[in-house]
Amino acid sequence: MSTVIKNGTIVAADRSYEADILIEGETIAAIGVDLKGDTVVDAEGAYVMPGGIDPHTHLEMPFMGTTAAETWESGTAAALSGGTTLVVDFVIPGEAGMLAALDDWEAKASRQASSDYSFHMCVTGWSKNHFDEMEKVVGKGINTFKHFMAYKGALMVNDDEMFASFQRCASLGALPLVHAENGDIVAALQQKYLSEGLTGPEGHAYSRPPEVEGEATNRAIMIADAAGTPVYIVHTSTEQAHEAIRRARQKGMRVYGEPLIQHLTLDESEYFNQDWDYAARRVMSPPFRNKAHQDSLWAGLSAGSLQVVATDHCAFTTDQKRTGLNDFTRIPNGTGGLEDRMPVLWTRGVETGRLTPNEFVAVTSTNIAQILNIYPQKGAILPGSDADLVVWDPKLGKTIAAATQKSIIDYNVFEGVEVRGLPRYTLSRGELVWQHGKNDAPRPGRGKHVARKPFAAASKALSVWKEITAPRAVTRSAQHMPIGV
Ligand SMILES: NC(=O)NCCC(=O)O
Ligand SMILES: [Zn+2]
Ligand SMILES: [Zn+2]
Repeated sequence: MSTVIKNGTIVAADRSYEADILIEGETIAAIGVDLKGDTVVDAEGAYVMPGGIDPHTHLEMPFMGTTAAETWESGTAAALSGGTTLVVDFVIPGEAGMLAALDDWEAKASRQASSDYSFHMCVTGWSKNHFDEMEKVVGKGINTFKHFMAYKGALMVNDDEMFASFQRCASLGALPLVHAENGDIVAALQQKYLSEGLTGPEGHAYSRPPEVEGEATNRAIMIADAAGTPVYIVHTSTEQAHEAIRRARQKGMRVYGEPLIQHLTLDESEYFNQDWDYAARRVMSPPFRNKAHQDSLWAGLSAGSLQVVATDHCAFTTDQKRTGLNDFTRIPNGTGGLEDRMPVLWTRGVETGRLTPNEFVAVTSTNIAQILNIYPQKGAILPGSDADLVVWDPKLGKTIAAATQKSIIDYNVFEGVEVRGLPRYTLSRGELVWQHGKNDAPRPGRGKHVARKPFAAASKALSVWKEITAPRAVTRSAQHMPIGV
């Protein structure tokens, strides 16, 4: 059974060109002119792009005394409807450790996912068991480990733990990821504002000023450098954090930065809304920032100092948010965006000229696949690549509304935003899984786990360089030593 996508313009990260795409089974068989297949997908007037990859989601994540309400079933269906064909979700180990948690995540995902999925593992403490388990986790196809510098008393790790874990990552060919906020300062500021009677959602933003993110980002980068590993900073939201990343990259360090679609387009004024529910629904860490920070993030994407746009989709219902009615520190942290990342980025990025269509593909798919070591299986339109493709129609539009979304959450932080540019069709491993106007049902159980091999090149390059430049004892002959001391 073959499919041919005809009459479209292929938009890859490096170029745009007109050609047909022939799909046989789950992969791309050929790219060329006048290709024939059993089924024809019409891409007239549309762009054909690699399916989006969201490198940062938390589906059904147990967090802050509750569980994120977006399920694997609803979340991955929402992703496909917005052109995202692969989600990479964070496994949070409990008492039973990393491998047991991975089994839990795999069970939930394999039963429910309509799209493909992959995992990052979180390191939330440090012991011989962590050290040992990390190798087994890498053996199961996970090459990224996330560290939280915030959430004191819960997920947070200290510098010594992070340094040990980063060294372990380096020796395993894995990439450390970091949630970079100074957790000690956040905890102190939270107590200060609460004690002053400032209990509303705006307190969340006040207790996480840009400097706490800038400081932690810089510290994480320095620790990574000392450990001899590249590092990936998740949800980069400020100029201070971006500056630290830029500076490090200029020095030759392999540091990656990931802005979220929320931080690029929504600002801190949301927390000052009169309606408590409205403001609380937007509580996430880091919080939304001002326009100057947004400009910095957009500039980073076009200049290449920031590489990736994600969502950090961690969606709680309004009822769940109300846990923090009298105490903003108890509002579950997280917002949604899986369904809207690509259309909002296209509208606010490409339609405004901030990004080219090729840059759009780079930051939503190709760069992510390269950084996560799954290129060109994912993130590419090449013979042999998985046929994860989006036929993107720049003329289709809609107004984002919770009432019509695929997500099961009772609100949408992008409510009322008018987008132009939507998937006409989404294909996942050759299968047509979304057609505009048809409201395709989820297909739980069709999504497959995407295993990711350890990194060879960057780790080897860094370890060779570290060895060449390692501190060495100076060998001194007797005649250069003090006598009689
Ligand atoms: N970002 C957020 O507020 N919630 C999800 C957990 C995290 O990534 O920090
Ligand atoms: Zn985080
Ligand atoms: Zn997150």
